[in-house]
Amino acid sequence: QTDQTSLSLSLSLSLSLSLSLSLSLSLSHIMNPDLKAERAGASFDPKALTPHLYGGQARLERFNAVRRLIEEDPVFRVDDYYFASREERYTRAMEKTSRLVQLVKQHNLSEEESIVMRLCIREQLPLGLHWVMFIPAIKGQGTPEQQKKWLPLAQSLRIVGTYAQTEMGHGTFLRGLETTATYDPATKQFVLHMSDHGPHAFIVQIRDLDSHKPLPGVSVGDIGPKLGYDSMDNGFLKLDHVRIPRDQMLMKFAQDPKPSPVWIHVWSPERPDDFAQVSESGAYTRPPNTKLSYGTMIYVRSVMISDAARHLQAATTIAIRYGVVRRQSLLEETASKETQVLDYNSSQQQLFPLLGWAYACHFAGQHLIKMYQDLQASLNRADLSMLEYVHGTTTGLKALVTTIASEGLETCRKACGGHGYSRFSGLPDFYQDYVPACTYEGENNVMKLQCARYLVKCFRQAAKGRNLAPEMSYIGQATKPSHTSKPLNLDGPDAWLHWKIQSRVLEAKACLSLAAAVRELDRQLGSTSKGKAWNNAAEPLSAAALEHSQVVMLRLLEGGIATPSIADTARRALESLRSLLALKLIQAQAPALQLANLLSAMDVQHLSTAVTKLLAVVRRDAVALVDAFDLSDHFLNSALGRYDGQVYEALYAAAQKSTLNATPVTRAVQEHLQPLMKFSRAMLGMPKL
Ligand SMILES: CCC/C=C/C(=O)SCCNC(=O)CCNC(=O)[C@H](O)C(C)(C)COP(=O)([O-])OP(=O)([O-])OC[C@H]1O[C@@H](n2cnc3c(N)ncnc32)[C@H](O)[C@@H]1OP(=O)([O-])[O-]
Ligand SMILES: Cc1cc2nc3c(=O)[nH]c(=O)nc-3n(C[C@H](O)[C@H](O)[C@H](O)COP(=O)(O)OP(=O)(O)OC[C@H]3O[C@@H](n4cnc5c(N)ncnc54)[C@H](O)[C@@H]3O)c2cc1C
Repeated sequence: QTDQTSLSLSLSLSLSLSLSLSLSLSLSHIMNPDLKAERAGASFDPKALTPHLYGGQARLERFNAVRRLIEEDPVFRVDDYYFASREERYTRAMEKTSRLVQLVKQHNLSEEESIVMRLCIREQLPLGLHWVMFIPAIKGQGTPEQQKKWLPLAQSLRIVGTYAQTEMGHGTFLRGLETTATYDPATKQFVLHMSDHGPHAFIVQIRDLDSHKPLPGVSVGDIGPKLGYDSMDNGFLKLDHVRIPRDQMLMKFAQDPKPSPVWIHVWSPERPDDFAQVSESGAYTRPPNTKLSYGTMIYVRSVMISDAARHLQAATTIAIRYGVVRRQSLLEETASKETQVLDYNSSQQQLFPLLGWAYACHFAGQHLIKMYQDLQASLNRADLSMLEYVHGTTTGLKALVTTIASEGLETCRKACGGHGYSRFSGLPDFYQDYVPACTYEGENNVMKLQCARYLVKCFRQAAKGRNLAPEMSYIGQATKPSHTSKPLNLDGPDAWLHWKIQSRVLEAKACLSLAAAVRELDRQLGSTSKGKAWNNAAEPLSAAALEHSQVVMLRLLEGGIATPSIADTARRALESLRSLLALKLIQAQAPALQLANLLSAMDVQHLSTAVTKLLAVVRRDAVALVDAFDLSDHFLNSALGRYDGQVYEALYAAAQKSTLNATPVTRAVQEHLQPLMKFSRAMLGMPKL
């Protein structure tokens, strides 16, 4: 972030504005009768599931208390959101950031509570990168001394930072980065302008602490308008022989195999708190794994799974609530009322699997954050054994869930028909701000191939009879000949409802894909170079990565549902949702599974019957399942997704705020259309109406 303007408190501005037309404020206090009936007819009480999703009753209450601080504070109002220019959005976002920090201090909130606060704000904050990448980079990549120096400065906002890695010419190919850091032993400084040692992280001051103006040699600015992210000043940065002290290279993982007295710090497993790097005399020491400097990206990819969950939760909440309020057409000519659009099979087929993904991403997100913490702990013990597994898993999941979430947001928008196209539905803005997740932190095609690289390695190890990590051991099946397989021959549709059957088939399909990808890769390797072979086999390799990632996600969903603290009624509803998601994934692969003799024609018929039954089961609880996410009207900022279902009133009230409605006749009409019409009438005569 270029952080172009200095922080300012515009409390007077915010207090003087009227709040009366916020989409989040109740317009009528009357619950839409259809929505009311859905809630009365659900098989479980969402209020019993919500605490489980928030980590228990005490944490939910804390979350709500923090949420109230945001939603009751006028600075965070959302009524101006859809009408603001880019500059106004950016300025308001900075105002919100500043107020957020004040509130954290005023209420003495913990780090976790301040993260919750950021989650409650319906805006991308310009300082987001400071919290999500700059601070984690110092924590993950800095030596203890560097952390001691920089973390307090960053955490207290005496300095704000960003993560400037991508260049105009290189984003994916990190080894191709052209910015260089040359160490000058005479001055004990790095000159940022060549280094042949691969990517490394440096802390570079780019602005003056007082004036906030760029320092000599630094050119910095905003990159201009984007598809979304209006509130963010994503920036460009040019460094022309900028000098920084030697200890501003983040050097936690550089290891000196032969410690020498001139090194300031020497890292070794026996002395894990000491680190070596570029010595004062300029000698360079390689880290034990050159990819350790990519750790911040692993961290962000892990947290992105929870971000996908929140976006899918928001989108499905809007589309499902609207789907029961909106009535359109007659399913049967004799019907007394038009059909609720959520009763159309096509709506259910699209929306309910997305609801399943919203839950899957929720549970997977919690798991991945824990996985990253375990990785950090093992790296701190100089144990690199988890790195490959975590990289392989996070790249695949990042590619899978960001694709599902961004496509899902668009599906939800379309499921809301014409009103979904209105920004007041909330969906266009969620989409615009979410979709770059398919690109940042590793473009998804590239991430799938990284995951495939790991899978092929696992496959080759399994083929040699070596043991794999328990989570990967199912891949052993992929190395066995498939012509011996027998179809499932299930005895009826209900047999499809068992998790064991679902996971067995999903794993079998992922193994089929991986085996096919390896066959194609080996065929290519027989006739061309390694690089070209991987390139030519990209499609089956990517498919294998996605199917493996689906297996991982479904397992994590099942693991989340199986937690004892969930009430039985809610668990049953979630199990049906998981079954529906798993069966829809299997159904999409049914021809390949039949061809491989894993499913019989009757198995496929039973599968279809089971899906139809499950759609009806999930339909009953669809509203309760989205209510359980407990997303506030303030956060959704959606005329269609309101808790009370008063969608038409909200749409109408919001439209009144359009600047084009400020006068009965717009300036554009007065200045351009009226003279044109006047001229036509003068030439052709006044029409008789
Ligand atoms: C809020 C968000 C805002 C946005 C912020 C941003 O976008 S910030 C910008 C975000 N930018 C991006 O996300 C950029 C995306 N690009 C990248 O992450 C990397 O450059 C790359 C992974 C695409 C290739 O890297 P490369 O050409 O250097 O490597 P290679 O392909 O030659 O593989 C060599 C070996 O290394 C392994 N390995 C690779 N990475 C890791 C890792 N992290 N850990 C462990 N291992 C890793 C790999 O598996 C392979 O192992 P094998 O098979 O030899 O045993
Ligand atoms: C909103 C947003 C915020 C961002 N924030 C930051 C930030 O804070 N800090 C930062 O450093 N960066 C940031 N980025 C940059 C982002 O990380 C890169 O855009 C991303 O890593 C992709 O790199 P690229 O743009 O060079 O795409 P390219 O690599 O040029 O990709 C173009 C196409 O080539 C394909 N391709 C490239 N290499 C391969 C390959 N090896 N195999 C197969 N296909 C390939 C890709 O699939 C893609 O289709 C941000 C990007 C966005 C959109």
